[in-house]
Amino acid sequence: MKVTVVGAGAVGASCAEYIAIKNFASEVVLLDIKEGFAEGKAMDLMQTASLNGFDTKITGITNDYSATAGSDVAVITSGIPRKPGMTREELIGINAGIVKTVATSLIKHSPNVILIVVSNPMDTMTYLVHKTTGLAKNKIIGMGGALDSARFKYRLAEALEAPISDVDGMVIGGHSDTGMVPLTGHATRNSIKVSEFLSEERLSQVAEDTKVGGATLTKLLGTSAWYAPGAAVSSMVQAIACDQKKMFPCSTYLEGEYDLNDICIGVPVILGKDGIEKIVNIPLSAADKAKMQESAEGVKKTNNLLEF
Ligand SMILES: NC(=O)C1=CN([C@@H]2O[C@H](COP(=O)(O)OP(=O)(O)OC[C@H]3O[C@@H](n4cnc5c(N)ncnc54)[C@H](O)[C@@H]3O)[C@@H](O)[C@H]2O)C=CC1
Ligand SMILES: O=C([O-])CC(=O)C(=O)O
Repeated sequence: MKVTVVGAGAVGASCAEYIAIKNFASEVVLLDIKEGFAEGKAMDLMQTASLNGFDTKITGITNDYSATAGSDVAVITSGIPRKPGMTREELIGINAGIVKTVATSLIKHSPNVILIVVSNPMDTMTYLVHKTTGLAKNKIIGMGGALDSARFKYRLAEALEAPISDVDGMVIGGHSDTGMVPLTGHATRNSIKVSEFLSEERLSQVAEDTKVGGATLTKLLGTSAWYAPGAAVSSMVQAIACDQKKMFPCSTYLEGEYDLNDICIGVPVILGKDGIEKIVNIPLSAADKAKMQESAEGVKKTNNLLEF
């Protein structure tokens, strides 16, 4: 299994590190446009191999896509992150051009690649890749929901004063400060609905904290987060590499599912060797359905800013 990660910055390097530590890929190629940067990150990471006990070979390359040829999976993290006070949507002007060029170059050298889009605004960048590359829709996957769900579980565990391993929950919808739909009505502690333990008010606080998870970290860090994003991507790559048939909420192109059309937005999917192997339809409450429609309107507004 050969994996390419484009963008050797905070998220790209974290993603490469987690993939290596999980030890399921033979090769990870890190590519960046900044001269020598990916080579440096790759060398530094390789010098952790004997300490962290992995055999994955990590190489770095400056903007030469021939080194990525034959990749099974490629992750796009290239582009700029937001600064405190910004929305993800404000990144579209710079990131759209970068994502389009990077996706085209990756596919040219790896026509069978499965692409995972991370750069923000992620749902719109995933849609851009769908509209401009001709790659099959099961091979274009946006990462947002896996991260947002991990943050939801963190907030649920905090509210429940429970270990995170006791908690399950999922976030669907757009990967934005206002568009996420944490499924509080489905969340459980050891298969018991969390609403048995938490008041409605506490539960809606958990949902609000989850939605602004990225903004909260951006304010604290001065740039956006990387550990949990890198871990989320690595879990998705592993599900594909190991054909795990694992369920993650991912941004995918919808054609009628969830009553939505011509949009990439987060819904539960099954990830396996073919990428998105199935879109899972789950029953939503009327309130969650309405939130999903509103979230989709927000994503479409950003999509309308794209110039193809
Ligand atoms: N979908 C999600 O859940 C998340 C998305 N993000 C997004 O991921 C992106 C990356 O974030 P960070 O890693 O923190 O930023 P960063 O600035 O640390 O790294 C970005 C890297 O991309 C490189 N780059 C820029 N243009 C390039 C090009 N044309 N080809 C190759 N490399 C290029 C830069 O040189 C830089 O090293 C941002 O857009 C951020 O908003 C970040 C966290 C979570
Ligand atoms: O908040 C950001 O801009 C980066 C991101 O998407 C996240 O961490 O969820």
